[in-house]
Amino acid sequence: MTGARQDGSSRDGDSAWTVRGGTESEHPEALRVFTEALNIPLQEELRGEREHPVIEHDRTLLALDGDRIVGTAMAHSFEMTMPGGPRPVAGVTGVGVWPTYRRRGVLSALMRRQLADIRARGENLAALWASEGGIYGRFGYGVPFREMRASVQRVHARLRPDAPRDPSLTVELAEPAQAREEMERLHRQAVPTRVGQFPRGANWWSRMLTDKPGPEAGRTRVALVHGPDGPQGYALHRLLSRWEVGLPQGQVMVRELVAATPAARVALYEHLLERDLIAETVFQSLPEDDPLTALAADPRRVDQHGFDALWMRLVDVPGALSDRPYNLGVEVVLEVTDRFAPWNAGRWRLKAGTGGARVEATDAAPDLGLDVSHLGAAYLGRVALTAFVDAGVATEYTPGVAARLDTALYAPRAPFCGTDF
Ligand SMILES: CC(=O)SCCNC(=O)CCNC(=O)[C@H](O)C(C)(C)COP(=O)(O)OP(=O)(O)OC[C@H]1O[C@@H](n2cnc3c(N)ncnc32)[C@H](O)[C@@H]1OP(=O)(O)O
Repeated sequence: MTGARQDGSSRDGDSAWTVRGGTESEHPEALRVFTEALNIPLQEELRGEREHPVIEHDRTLLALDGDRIVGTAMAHSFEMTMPGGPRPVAGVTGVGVWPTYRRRGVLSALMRRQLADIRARGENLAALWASEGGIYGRFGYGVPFREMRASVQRVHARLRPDAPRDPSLTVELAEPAQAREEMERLHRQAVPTRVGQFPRGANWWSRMLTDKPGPEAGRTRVALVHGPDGPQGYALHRLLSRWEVGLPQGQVMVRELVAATPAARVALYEHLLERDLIAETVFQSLPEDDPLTALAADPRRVDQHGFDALWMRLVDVPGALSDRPYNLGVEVVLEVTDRFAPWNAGRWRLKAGTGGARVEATDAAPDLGLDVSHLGAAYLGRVALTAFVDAGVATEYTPGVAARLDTALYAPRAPFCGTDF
């Protein structure tokens, strides 16, 4: 158990680590610990934070050994599209433990404290991008969807003849600064259309559009689709030039593609796939059900690799489960285990229907026993609880109950985040 003290610090169970909130003046040292843990350059991070600050200092947690900072965990206050609409979500970030202190419970102490703080702020959900897949399951996070890296070789870069094409659309190239206002507008419009996205503030945009120094990093540019009523989509991308034995082997690296209509999307795809001197177009991150495959003349030639993007966690199980829509009526008693947020552990009766949901504590016999990380995975409606039952890590006491809950939670459109934080 975590014992809170009067100064706001806490000590984690039997461990020696004190965890307390950080201050702005401690931030450079916290960043030094974090960047050393991540093996990334401190100066670049400091410069980014100075020029386009996104850190909320009142959400920084420090783990201490005496006076020394040995671990960090931070969080952003996002308004993220969730099933049911925009919801407050803690965007966990900045997690690092000084390399000589690893595997001694520092992160465990930080996670316990952070979850309690998130709950105290009234946020039912937390999300993060994980540096490694083996870290966060034990802390109650699950993988609710995957994003796709898709690449298409130039020689196979053809869309179907019946792909929607609109001759009134034109594609123009622009510098990011010129196109920024239009990109911000189009992105704001796109945010509600897919679960997992959040509107970017000005500093998030500035960070995203700042080119990192590096020998191969081509300049970021924008392809903008113009229609009679103004821009209808954009693709943020870079061009990497390469030649091998006299043959052009360039790559188009697409960071983000946003289109307001199917025809605008097709115009962007065709522009990106058909650039001269290019051997390959790489879409670095697309939704799992992105239309690219449906539009490709030969879908097998779209080489796709899925990766886990956002991990989700129910910080408050009754709060989160009662604050989302359901496709059909379902009544189920869940027996939840949660090592790091003990207020979630126990039995919860979920009574949900198309008109709303209620969740209350109960002593009734459970229908389904599972870990809170399974609920995090299933919450966005794309990962089936049935799969965890099949795997033998969740227990179905009432036959068929997992499938019924899966149907109630199902979302037809794949979530997407697209903004790594
Ligand atoms: C949202 C983000 O910011 S993602 C960035 C995460 N940070 C990094 O990847 C930076 C490099 N790594 C680190 O700083 C540290 O190794 C951390 C933060 C991943 C782990 O910190 P530690 O203090 O070592 O974790 P802690 O000692 O509390 O470990 C708790 C448990 O997790 C396990 N664990 C910790 N890290 C990992 C890992 N990378 N892979 C698999 N298991 C892990 C431990 O073995 C331990 O298991 P146990 O409960 O069975 O004993």
